[in-house]
Amino acid sequence: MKINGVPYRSVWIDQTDNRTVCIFDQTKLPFSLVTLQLTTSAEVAHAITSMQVRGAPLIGAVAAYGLALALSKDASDAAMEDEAAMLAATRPTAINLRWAIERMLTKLRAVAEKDRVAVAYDEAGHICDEDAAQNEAIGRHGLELIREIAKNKKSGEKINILTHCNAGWIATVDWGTALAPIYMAYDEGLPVHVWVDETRPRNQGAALTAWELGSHGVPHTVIVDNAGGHLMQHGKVDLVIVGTDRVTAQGDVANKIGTYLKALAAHDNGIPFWVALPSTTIDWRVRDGLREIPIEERSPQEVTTVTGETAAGELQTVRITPQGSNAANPAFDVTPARLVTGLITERGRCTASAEGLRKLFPGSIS
Ligand SMILES: CSC[C@@H](O)[C@@H](O)C(=O)COP(=O)(O)O
Repeated sequence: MKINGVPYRSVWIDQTDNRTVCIFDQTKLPFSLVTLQLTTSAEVAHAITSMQVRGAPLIGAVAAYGLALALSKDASDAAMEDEAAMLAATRPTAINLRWAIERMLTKLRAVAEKDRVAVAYDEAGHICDEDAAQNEAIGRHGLELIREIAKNKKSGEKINILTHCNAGWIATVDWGTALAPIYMAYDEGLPVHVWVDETRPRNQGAALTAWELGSHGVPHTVIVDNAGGHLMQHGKVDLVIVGTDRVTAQGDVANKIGTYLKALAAHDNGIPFWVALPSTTIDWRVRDGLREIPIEERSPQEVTTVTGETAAGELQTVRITPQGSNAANPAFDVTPARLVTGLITERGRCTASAEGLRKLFPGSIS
């Protein structure tokens, strides 16, 4: 996608040394666009845990490059396995992370030590290219859905889409998942308007989705997380599209905390609730999302504080709760398949069910 007319991806390799991994520091957005240069696997791990990079597909891609950086220091079998395990453990819920590391290891275990660095950069590059292509395809399939909704509207009438968290291009290598169809709809002149859930505690909606949509010119309105149900009751939402960190083989969906409540409200109001994902987000090994998907618990400090920019342009974190109050911070929840209207994948749309997934990805369910 473009920033001020210049095309960017969310991760790239520095052309001057063909080694350094470059990312945008997402903890600084929307206030400033800062590029970080990562030169060690420890820096990559820190970038993932501190959420300088985030979003399931992107952390997988960046971790893959992290392994390449690790191998450029020590390409032995033992170091490779240790570093891979270290990177895979940085965040527990997004399956793309484990998927990317396993794919790298499968490739690299078959390669002589001396060739590993080159092969690792190459494979990580393929992971990035494939992610960008898959998300573009998701965009095309999701666009059809938005066109169908547009057909039932009067000419020029707004199509109101609600989204939660950030599943845009900076959560992936390019395009995004939930936002890809919205970008394409906007680009072809459909009158889309996006309700952006702020997504406490880290405000990925208010900070990142709003920044992305605004940079592209897509009309949007930031709302507090609790407003969605009210808007749905009053006919102000036509469609919900969210991303996901892990979809089970029977179609349960783990996504940013609060997604489940939006799905319940959408269900109660008869509003379509779609989940956009590349197939790398499907965990074919698990079926029951509630019992089998590990939910990341993050620091209570993310709940007891908020961070924003002062009038002087400095980032400031302030406390918003009494000193003695406890806080809990589960970062994801699971929406059962029965509340999901359908899945938008790179191969097309399907129901959120083992049957639906099997039709699109024959042979994948064990
Ligand atoms: C295409 S990104 C899909 C998901 O990773 C996204 O919806 C999400 O929940 C991101 O959570 P985050 O904690 O910001 O990494």
